[in-house]
Amino acid sequence: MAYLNVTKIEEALSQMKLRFQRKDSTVEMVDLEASLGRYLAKDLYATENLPSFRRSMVDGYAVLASDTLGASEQSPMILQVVGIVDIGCKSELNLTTGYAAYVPTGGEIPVGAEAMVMIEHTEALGPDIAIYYTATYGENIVGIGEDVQERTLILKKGTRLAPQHEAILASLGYAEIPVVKKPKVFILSTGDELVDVSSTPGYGQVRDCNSTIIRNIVESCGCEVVDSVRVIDEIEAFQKALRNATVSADVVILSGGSSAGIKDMTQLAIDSLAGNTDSPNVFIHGLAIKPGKPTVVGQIGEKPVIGLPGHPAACFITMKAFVEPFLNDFIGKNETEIRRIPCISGFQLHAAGGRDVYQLVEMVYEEEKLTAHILYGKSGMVSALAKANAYVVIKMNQEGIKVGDNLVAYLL
Ligand SMILES: Nc1nc2c(c(=O)[nH]1)N[C@H]1C(S)=C(S)[C@@H](COP(=O)(O)OP(=O)(O)OC[C@H]3O[C@@H](n4cnc5c(N)ncnc54)[C@H](O)[C@@H]3O)O[C@H]1N2
Ligand code: MOO
Repeated sequence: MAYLNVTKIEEALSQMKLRFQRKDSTVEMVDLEASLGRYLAKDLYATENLPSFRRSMVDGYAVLASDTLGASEQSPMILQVVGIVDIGCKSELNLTTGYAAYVPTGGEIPVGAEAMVMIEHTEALGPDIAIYYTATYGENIVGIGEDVQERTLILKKGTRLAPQHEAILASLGYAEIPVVKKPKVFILSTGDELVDVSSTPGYGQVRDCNSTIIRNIVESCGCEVVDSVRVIDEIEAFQKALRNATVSADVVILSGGSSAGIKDMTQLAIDSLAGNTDSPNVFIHGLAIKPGKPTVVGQIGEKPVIGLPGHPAACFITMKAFVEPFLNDFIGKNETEIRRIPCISGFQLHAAGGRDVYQLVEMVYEEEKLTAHILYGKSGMVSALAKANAYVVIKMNQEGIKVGDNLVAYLL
């Protein structure tokens, strides 16, 4: 059988990267409010200094630092108040030795002032102010461009915009953001036995749960599901659905029919459609991962078509191990997210000859360390998935893992 000739996951991903590259036309402008979760299509630079004026961090008095030298609770310095700075207005004051000016938090520091003394370290004495604190040069003042310097890089292309990124964009006036257009994904679930989630299955039938798995992971990668359709195991229906999917989407993801059974026709259907070259559309049938071995990978026209195994846990793992990294590359993700964390093995497991094992685990914080507990379950079962919060990988060239080994867990 062709698919016994398995391809390593790293090799499969690099083949995908070479074949499927998105073009620059995949950029669109969206309002700042709509940009959360989207990927930046360009490096963004500061168009101005932040702050644009010398700004006070506290409510208090602007002073010359040298005028407060030696001031304390026991021995205040007396300065004359020359005026008040209004928030949101330019300060017209010019501070010289012996004088202080009231400045609210966020107000402009008068020319000549060197530090801000908080109001609770002062006492009003008619036109004067008693200062009970020795201030240092620059204390409680943010200088021009001290936060963000004009023309510096603020966010890199490929950053997935999260709440913590949006403040700098808003502060710099980025009301519209150039983001990568969401790749369109078409989901095709194959199998005569599949029924809708809302249906009661007849004898031998099962509810289609893979479409839900695929949709959720696709959307969590910042892509858009354009349609999700179920197809019966019949070649004409399969071809028609596949043709339609490749017209309306950038990426097609199928589940089921990847293996070698009489009705497993994913490879046949993909290869039967007109391709770009004389070589078959399917360029990989079989990934060196467990579960997920029967995975089919092909190209119809310019479009990637990925056929995942029907067993739900295998479908899930293949989405995480193969499709998610592919979609991240396809969208141009700049990897900064920390999804890997060290943990201790709470189980023993042998490696699988010639395949990397992707093992679902439940990580628990025990005795001040994270321990990964194995979740047993055959790949057609969904119960292990429901308990899992991570997976670990046992590479094919490893011997296996023992209780107490240091592992790296990939968070789900
Ligand atoms: N002779 C062999 N048989 C199988 C092999 C093999 O190497 N030789 N590999 C096994 C492995 S491993 C897997 S994984 C499956 C892959 O099967 P297919 O991709 O061909 O999928 P189906 O046969 O269509 O379905 C398998 C199983 O999964 C259920 N299923 C399918 N789609 C869904 C869905 N959308 N939601 C829920 N459940 C689904 C289906 O009812 C079957 O029970 O092949 C093994 N066989
Ligand atoms: O590889 Mo199957 O994908 O083990 O369940």
